[in-house]
Amino acid sequence: MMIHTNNYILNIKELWDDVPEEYLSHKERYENAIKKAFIVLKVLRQLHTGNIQITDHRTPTNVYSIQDGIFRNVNPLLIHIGLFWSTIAAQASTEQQAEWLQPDSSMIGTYVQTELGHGSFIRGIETTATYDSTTDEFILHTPRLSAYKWWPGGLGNTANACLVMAQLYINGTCHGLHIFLAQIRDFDTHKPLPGIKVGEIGPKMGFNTADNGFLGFDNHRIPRTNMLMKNVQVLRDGTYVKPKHDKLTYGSMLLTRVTLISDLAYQLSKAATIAVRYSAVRRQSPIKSNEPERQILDFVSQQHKLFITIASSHVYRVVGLWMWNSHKRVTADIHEGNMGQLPELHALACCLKAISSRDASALVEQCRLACGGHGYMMASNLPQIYAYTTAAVTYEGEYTVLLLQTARYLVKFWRLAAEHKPLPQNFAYFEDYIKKNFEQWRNSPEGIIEGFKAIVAGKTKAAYDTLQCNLRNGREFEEAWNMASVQLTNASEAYARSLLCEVFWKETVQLSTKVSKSLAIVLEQLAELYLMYWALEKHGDLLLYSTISRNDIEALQSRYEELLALIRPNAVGLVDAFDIRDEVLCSTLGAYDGRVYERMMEEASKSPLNEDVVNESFHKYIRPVTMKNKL
Ligand SMILES: CC/C=C\C/C=C\C/C=C\C/C=C\C/C=C\C/C=C\CC/C=C/C(=O)SCCNC(=O)CCNC(=O)[C@H](O)C(C)(C)COP(=O)(O)OP(=O)(O)OC[C@H]1O[C@@H](n2cnc3c(N)ncnc32)[C@H](O)[C@@H]1OP(=O)(O)O
Ligand SMILES: Cc1cc2nc3c(=O)[nH]c(=O)nc-3n(C[C@H](O)[C@H](O)[C@H](O)COP(=O)(O)OP(=O)(O)OC[C@H]3O[C@@H](n4cnc5c(N)ncnc54)[C@H](O)[C@@H]3O)c2cc1C
Repeated sequence: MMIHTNNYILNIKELWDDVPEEYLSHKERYENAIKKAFIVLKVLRQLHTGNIQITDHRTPTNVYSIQDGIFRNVNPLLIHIGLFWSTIAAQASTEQQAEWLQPDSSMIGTYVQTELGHGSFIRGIETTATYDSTTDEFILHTPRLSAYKWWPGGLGNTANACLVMAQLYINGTCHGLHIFLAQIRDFDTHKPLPGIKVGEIGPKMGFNTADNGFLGFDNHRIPRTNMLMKNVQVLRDGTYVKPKHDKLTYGSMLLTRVTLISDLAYQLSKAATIAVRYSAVRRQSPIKSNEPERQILDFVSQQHKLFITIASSHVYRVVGLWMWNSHKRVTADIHEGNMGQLPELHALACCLKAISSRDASALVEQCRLACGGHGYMMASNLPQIYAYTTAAVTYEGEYTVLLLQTARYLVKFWRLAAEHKPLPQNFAYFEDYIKKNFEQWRNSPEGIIEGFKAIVAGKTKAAYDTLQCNLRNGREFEEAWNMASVQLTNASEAYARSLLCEVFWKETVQLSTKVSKSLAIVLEQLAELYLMYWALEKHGDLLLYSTISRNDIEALQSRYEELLALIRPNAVGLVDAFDIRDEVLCSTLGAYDGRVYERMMEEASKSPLNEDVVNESFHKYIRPVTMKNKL
């Protein structure tokens, strides 16, 4: 059968709710989501086996984006598809993949790493996998409460298998963290297997359809061949064959950090679409007293809140793709046994994941606030987008923890520069900074990019000097590092911003040569707006570390305001161009037809509190008090 994926899915009636899910209980929400998840999984499997074929492109990306509308929250199978499968594909041996990655497999899996006691510091993970050579098995064990796995999506009720991160012990020697496939529930009855204690962790700020769970093992045995063995092996006699790089086990985190940048671009495009369309419909107060009320999008302060969100969505789309391509390149190198580019990819992924998630959650919230009171309604969908987006600041590597990883990389290059040793080309500006080869400030995108590099150099130098000073004062390295950590994270943040500005500007200039003149103008305006916005936000840093002057800053401010005016006529067109269907956007404020007030009233009428003209609580509780002396 030939189908158009979106139309096909939109026509599956059971996927679309009559009652908005906010009115359901915690349990009902999960059950509703799981019903839909398995309808979607069936479609994906049919696509995979070729039983249905598609007439549109980019599937499963299409399915991935349309699921936002289906779930309004999170697909409980997100981790099964996004992390369980992809980790097996990346870290299991060819034989294991052939066995486990069957399209009709009974396994519904999840990725089980975090514990009650440890999330960021994964070397502290306490779950053990001890090799028993007499039976050729690993024994998975949870030694204490803090070692209980806690958080994995889909673990609470859905998964019957999981990839577990545990400390590998062979003959009393700990070989560190490794990944194991463990069945946890019976495939047929879905009852937990003996020695497994599993459940759901309860309501959260968002992700309420993801059934995040807890898991404990009581000496649970799995075959030796269930350790993921592409990069590292345990042989039958207990011989441990080391990986080529000891962080290859962390590969799934690296991949998800890279993927997330594009996902966050998509979340930003949804928030921008809602807030810009609403701002074009909403009129509130005239600008001149003798004129009619104006669209709130005409207020320059409103443009300041929203256009940066449109621009940022493009930044993260472009940079997400750039990182995806780097990841592909580095993975191919790793296959050839060359690990040389892995540290750089890790450092970039860490700071870009940290900053993209922080930007996205701040900007989604800014869009919500820009919609005034109506943005506070669940029916605007902005609260849900915020709750989803802000979680990304924490999961897959907490914000500060990741920035500190990138700081290690920056400090290494600063040390080389300080010791006048050769530097790679992309850090040549460290040497320029040390030699005080400062460029004359230019009020242009290229000038701003240079300015941001000066900030990176200046902040890395400041952090490095503090570190050295702490060391000279007799501190141990780790303690000295902790004492400098505020400055170290500042340096990483600046590094991420300079990368974002540089990659976005260069890619936009290149793209502009391939599109129509009129489109090129708008794309360059957006890119310039992004750079100007951040130059103004960071003008204090520019004053400290670059040759910018007060006059230059005033000129930047004027150009920024000019750009807002230039973008204004195209603002609605720009968000329409994100091409997000109403069924996916799920927003009374952001629908394409602009019927905001009609849709709000229609949604309000779905409230169960409007079912009865007089709610029974009036008779039970209100009337006995208010009418007490009058009856
Ligand atoms: C219907 C559906 C249809 C379709 C779906 C299709 C597609 C969907 C696909 C994808 C989905 C897209 C987006 C996802 C969207 C939403 C996600 C939803 C849910 C969220 C799921 C969340 C999951 C999780 O959170 S899993 C748990 C994550 N946990 C962490 O990230 C922990 C963070 N901590 C660490 O990573 C580490 O502890 C550490 C901080 C890195 C420190 O590690 P360690 O102590 O071991 O290291 P040291 O300090 O000793 O040494 C550091 C040393 O190692 C180098 N290093 C560290 N990590 C790496 C690495 N990964 N690679 C390379 N090198 C690494 C580091 O640079 C240091 O080197 P130097 O010593 O030289 O400095
Ligand atoms: C919605 C959601 C979904 C998730 N899904 C999964 C999943 O599917 N599978 C899974 O395994 N896990 C999952 N997680 C867990 C997630 O990966 C962790 O919560 C995350 O890695 C952060 O760890 P933590 O909670 O231990 O925070 P902590 O590390 O305890 O952080 C608390 C604070 O301490 C600070 N801090 C910690 N260490 C340092 C340090 N070295 N230096 C400076 N500051 C530090 C942090 O900056 C932060 O401010 C999920 C989490 C969420 C919220």
